[in-house]
Amino acid sequence: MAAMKCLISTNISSHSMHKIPSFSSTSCKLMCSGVAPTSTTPIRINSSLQSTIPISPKLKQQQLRKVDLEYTKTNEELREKTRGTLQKALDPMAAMKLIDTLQWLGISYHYEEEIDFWLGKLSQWDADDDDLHATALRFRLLRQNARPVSSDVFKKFRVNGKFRKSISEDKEGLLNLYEASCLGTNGEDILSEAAKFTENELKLSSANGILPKHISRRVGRALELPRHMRMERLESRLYIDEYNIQENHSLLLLEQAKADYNEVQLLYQSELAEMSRWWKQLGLVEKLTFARDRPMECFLWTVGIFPEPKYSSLRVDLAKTVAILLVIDDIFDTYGTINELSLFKSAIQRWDLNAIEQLPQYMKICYMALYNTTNEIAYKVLREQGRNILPFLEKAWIDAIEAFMIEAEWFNNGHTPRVEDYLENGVTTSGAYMALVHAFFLMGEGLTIENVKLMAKPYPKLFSNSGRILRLWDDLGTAKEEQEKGDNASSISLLMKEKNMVHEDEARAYTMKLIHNLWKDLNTELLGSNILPLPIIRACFNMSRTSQVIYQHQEDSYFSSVDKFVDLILFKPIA
Ligand SMILES: CC(C)=CCC/C(C)=C/COP(=O)(O)OP(=O)(O)O
Repeated sequence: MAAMKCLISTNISSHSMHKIPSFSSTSCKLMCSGVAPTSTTPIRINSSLQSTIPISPKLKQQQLRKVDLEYTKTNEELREKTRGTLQKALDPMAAMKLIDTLQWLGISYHYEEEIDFWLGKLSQWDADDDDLHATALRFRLLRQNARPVSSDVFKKFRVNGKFRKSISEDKEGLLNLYEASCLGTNGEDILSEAAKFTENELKLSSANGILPKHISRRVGRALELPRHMRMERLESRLYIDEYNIQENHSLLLLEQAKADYNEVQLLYQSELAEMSRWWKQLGLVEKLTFARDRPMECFLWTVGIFPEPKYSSLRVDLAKTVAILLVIDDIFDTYGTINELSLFKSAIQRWDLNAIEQLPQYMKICYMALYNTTNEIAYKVLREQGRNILPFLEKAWIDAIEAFMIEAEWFNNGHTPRVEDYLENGVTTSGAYMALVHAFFLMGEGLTIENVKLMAKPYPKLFSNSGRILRLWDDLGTAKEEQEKGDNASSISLLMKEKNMVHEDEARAYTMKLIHNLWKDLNTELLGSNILPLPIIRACFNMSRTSQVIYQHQEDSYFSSVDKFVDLILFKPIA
């Protein structure tokens, strides 16, 4: 959130220039040289989020095509085998286990039809009365795919209103009940109770060393953070390694998952190269030297929100908007004077190039970059879908800039907002609405007259809930850095003031509770929302998951932890 403007004077030369910490930039040599990294070309990146990457597109294409061909042949064969298994007359439990494994391994997107078929069957099927594992797995698979399923299915495991102690003997079942309980909605008390019960029992079993070897790591990770809240792509990366050492793993699935991971990673690399080329050509940060230069971080966001290969061009377009958002955030947080910011806001509200005349030079450049990029995205959608989305994109940006201005005025006037007001506004300044509105149209799936109307203020609850999670994680993750750069306004410091908390830890714990409750709200929307298409609903969940990954870092600094994920997801192939 806005680092602040109390220091701001009214002319550019006296700007308090803050050099925002950036990622060291020793890597990307391969991409810079125009050679596409392949799975046999290990890349060491130390930290490359800052650099822009000029590459030779033609050479890159040739390299990719060659690797693609080799992969595609073997991969397609592997997929066919798995498809065959899914289509065979499996019993429901075997099918559920296979689907679950495919999802963990990050390859379920190849089998959407088959999985859909099974979900339909599972809706009609009842697990045995005493089969906790099957009941919980069925519940989770159905619920996470927005299929109706009642939490009453767990009533059979209770006596006198409490979960039977004896069910904790089934450790796999217990773990599955724990994971299922994380999909609970508001008012589903049985799931809140299940969460407490299973958490206690799993902790006890873990402490007493009585967990079977094959699940003890999974239990540890689940207790750290349930799977429902974890970023898909990163989980797949970690799970493939774990699956590798599991007894009875399927070599077929393992090989397929590895090949698929590496294949998709190559695709990401080519997208990142495209995004970085665009960023360099735009030249925004060369002119605005105070602004963040982190194309890779922007791209990591979009991989988190849209991991599937089919969203390739969406990832690139969305990363562009996030990159521009970061620059505008820096103008508002660290560089612009309050008068300039106000001029900028008015010019954006007009959404007219003639409006830039009265702006200082650095703002003119930023304005035109935003204007042109937005128009290009709108033009692309008009060309491909025949839909004019420019009014929606304009409005989303105007909302964002107005919210930045509100923040700037609060801090310029020494006003301390209420936490609720800060959060409400902070969702907009986080870029959540802006990103989701762009994504909704760029995906172009399941659009109707009714849901298109929702792409303006007040934005859907699903958007604001995931935006709140993003804002809270952002504040948890960057509060320290921002305080160091003179920004004492984040939900953490505001909470401490408003709730008379003495220690920052109290505010952090409180924030974690808020995030937990917001997840319940999100889950509630998953059930209630049939007006929004499932892909955008999934994107909202993924945005919340990605925020956790990007902003949660303990002993590492924010930068080194993001660097680590970039390395794993974008550069390091699985051997
Ligand atoms: C996919 C999306 C929407 C990504 C946007 C990421 C984001 C919150 C950028 C602002 O970072 P920051 O930590 O500098 O923000 P602030 O200054 O607002 O705290």
